Amino acid sequence: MEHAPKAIDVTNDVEMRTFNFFTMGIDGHPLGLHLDMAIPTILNNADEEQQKDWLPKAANREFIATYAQTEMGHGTNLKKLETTATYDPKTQEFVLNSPTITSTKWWPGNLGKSSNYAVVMAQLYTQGKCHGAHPFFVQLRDLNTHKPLKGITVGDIGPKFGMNTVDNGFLQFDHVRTPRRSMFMKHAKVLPDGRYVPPVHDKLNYSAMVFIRAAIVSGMAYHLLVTSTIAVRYSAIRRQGEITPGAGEVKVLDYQTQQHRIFPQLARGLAFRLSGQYIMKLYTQTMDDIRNGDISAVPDLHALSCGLKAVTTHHAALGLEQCRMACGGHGYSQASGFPLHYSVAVGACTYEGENMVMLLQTARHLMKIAKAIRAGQSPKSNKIVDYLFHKGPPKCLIDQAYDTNYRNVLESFEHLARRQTLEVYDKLVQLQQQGRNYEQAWNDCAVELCKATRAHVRTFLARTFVEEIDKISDLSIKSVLQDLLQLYLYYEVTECATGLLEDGFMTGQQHKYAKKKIYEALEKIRPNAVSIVDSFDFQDRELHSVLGRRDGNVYENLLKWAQSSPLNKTDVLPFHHKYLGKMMEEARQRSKI
Ligand SMILES: CCCCCCCCCC/C=C\C/C=C/C(=O)SCCNC(=O)CCNC(=O)[C@H](O)C(C)(C)COP(=O)(O)OP(=O)(O)OC[C@H]1O[C@@H](n2cnc3c(N)ncnc32)[C@H](O)[C@@H]1OP(=O)(O)O
Ligand SMILES: Cc1cc2nc3c(=O)[nH]c(=O)nc-3n(C[C@H](O)[C@H](O)[C@H](O)COP(=O)(O)OP(=O)(O)OC[C@H]3O[C@@H](n4cnc5c(N)ncnc54)[C@H](O)[C@@H]3O)c2cc1C
Repeated sequence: MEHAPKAIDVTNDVEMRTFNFFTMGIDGHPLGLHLDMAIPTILNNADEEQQKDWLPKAANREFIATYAQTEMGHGTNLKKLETTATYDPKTQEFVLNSPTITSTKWWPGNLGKSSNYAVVMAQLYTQGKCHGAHPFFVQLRDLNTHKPLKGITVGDIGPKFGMNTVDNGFLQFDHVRTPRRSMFMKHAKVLPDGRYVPPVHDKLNYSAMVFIRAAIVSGMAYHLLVTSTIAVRYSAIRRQGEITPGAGEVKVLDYQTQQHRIFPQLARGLAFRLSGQYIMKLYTQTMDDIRNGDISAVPDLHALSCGLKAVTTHHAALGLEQCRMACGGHGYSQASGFPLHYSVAVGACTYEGENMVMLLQTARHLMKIAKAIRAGQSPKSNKIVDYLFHKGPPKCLIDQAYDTNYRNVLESFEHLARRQTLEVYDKLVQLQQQGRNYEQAWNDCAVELCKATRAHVRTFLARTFVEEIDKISDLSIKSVLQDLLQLYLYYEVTECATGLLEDGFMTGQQHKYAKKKIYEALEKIRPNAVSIVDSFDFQDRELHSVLGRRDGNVYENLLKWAQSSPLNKTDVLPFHHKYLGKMMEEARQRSKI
């Protein structure tokens, strides 16, 4: 090819690759899973020899690989995946098989038509024993003809809620043989004679999922900032109705309700961006530690990535919908870009770990901490959870005259997370003392466990936002961002007010104070709103939106967009006379009778 693309940067510059991933093909592209699940799997799960063989080819795009884990019958419960990989010591090969219809791999992105390789998660059997789900690097299609290899049935799963430029696919194996060394062998191994060597931590095989969960946090920030940009810009040109009778129609952005709908999404987008940077640094550091034999940070990374992924995807889905609704009828048009952004972002509530399941994973971590607290143990030096061990003020102080660096607001979030965590732990213990087994007690506390995770993640997001804004030295930028921070914090206070009022920690008067601070922040943000979103410097092609155009020429371009529709290629559609025209003619004839 004349301008062959240079090899992908597969170093751990994950921050840039993540952002590229989420911006390159907003609704997905043929290399999406190759870039951000297959390559991280090779980086973190292939041994040196395998990396030498596979990584340069992957970086050079000599093949396209996807990540085939989910099956028609199982996505969440990996222990029950049915695809098998049975080791044959005679030939030193694994035999991959899909024993049931429900074992059909189902959903993997780019599997249907683009990929010729896949990371396949299969239950590993050797010497008659199952060792659980392990990843294998398997060729699916001939590199020249692109035809499926013998024993492989593969195709696209058909149209979906969105992301229909991604060929999510299905895959079945009929006793397909693959060399022993197609098993990723950095952590677990199967020796030529079939002996199984276990990994130092049995979840290291899951690192690619952890990467995407961490990346999704920035992905959600991206979606919220993009859609807030569209909504702010459109609201700044759309005039509808008067505030002062006779003074002329106002920009809808001048309505307080419009500001209350859009600006919190802007603030959350920033908060998620800052936490997204934190979690990606933690991921990179943890992967480096693992390479040096230190797995101590694995549980913290898992717990934080699960919680952040669940909370940010849920809030992004809600926030994108608010931005859409704030743009009236034109917000409902494909021309707005909202259907595209929403259908992609909301998928992240499901993929990479369904949100309820992710919240409960973080809750497992919190319950261990609650147990240590109840046992009187002292905190580990871990800023993410240390606050749970602290006492905190008995009453809310958010309306005190001076709240340096929002310490009183942060302590309110900490209070709620601490109370929720310890109360649900105590309930777990109580139910077991009443005779329920742990698993039943866990299920009977699951809703409250999820609330504990949300409160913990809210505390993390808020603290990170405060700390990062505090580091800014440019006072003019800092002042604008502090308005968004004020809005974010007091908006979150009102969002969790039930929990703060429930035990009398916060008073009704303080809740009113929080609302006052929200309205104050809305007023301060309004004059800077367009400049704030312009500063993100999104290109019009990224926004995919006539409403969000930087030049603000919405109406002319809306008409142009409509006129470009294939439906408008002719004034009278070919089928008109055959159906509607004929129907009306016959009706007129009948009415003459
Ligand atoms: C983003 C918007 C922009 C988009 C633009 C582009 C759009 C395209 C985007 C597409 C991107 C990606 C495509 C999607 C890919 C996928 O969906 S891949 C498949 C994802 N599937 C999952 O996430 C499965 C979810 N299930 C699980 O992860 C596990 O089953 C679960 C964690 C729920 C349970 O694990 P089990 O093995 O059953 O273990 P369990 O008994 O619960 O826990 C045991 C123990 O292990 C610890 N644990 C579990 N997982 C991990 C981990 N990953 N790392 C570290 N530790 C882990 C767990 O905490 C327990 O520890 P404990 O000490 O016993 O508590
Ligand atoms: C757009 C998109 C892209 C995807 N890309 C890929 C990919 O590239 N590779 C891949 O392998 N997979 C991919 N997936 C699959 C995705 O990972 C799974 O859909 C996801 O893990 C959920 O599994 P499931 O669909 O089987 O739902 P299930 O696990 O059947 O869960 C269904 C519902 O049951 C509830 N539930 C399930 N388990 C529990 C529990 N333990 N506790 C409480 N509630 C529970 C939840 O409400 C859940 O929504 C993709 C999915 C989508 C939508």
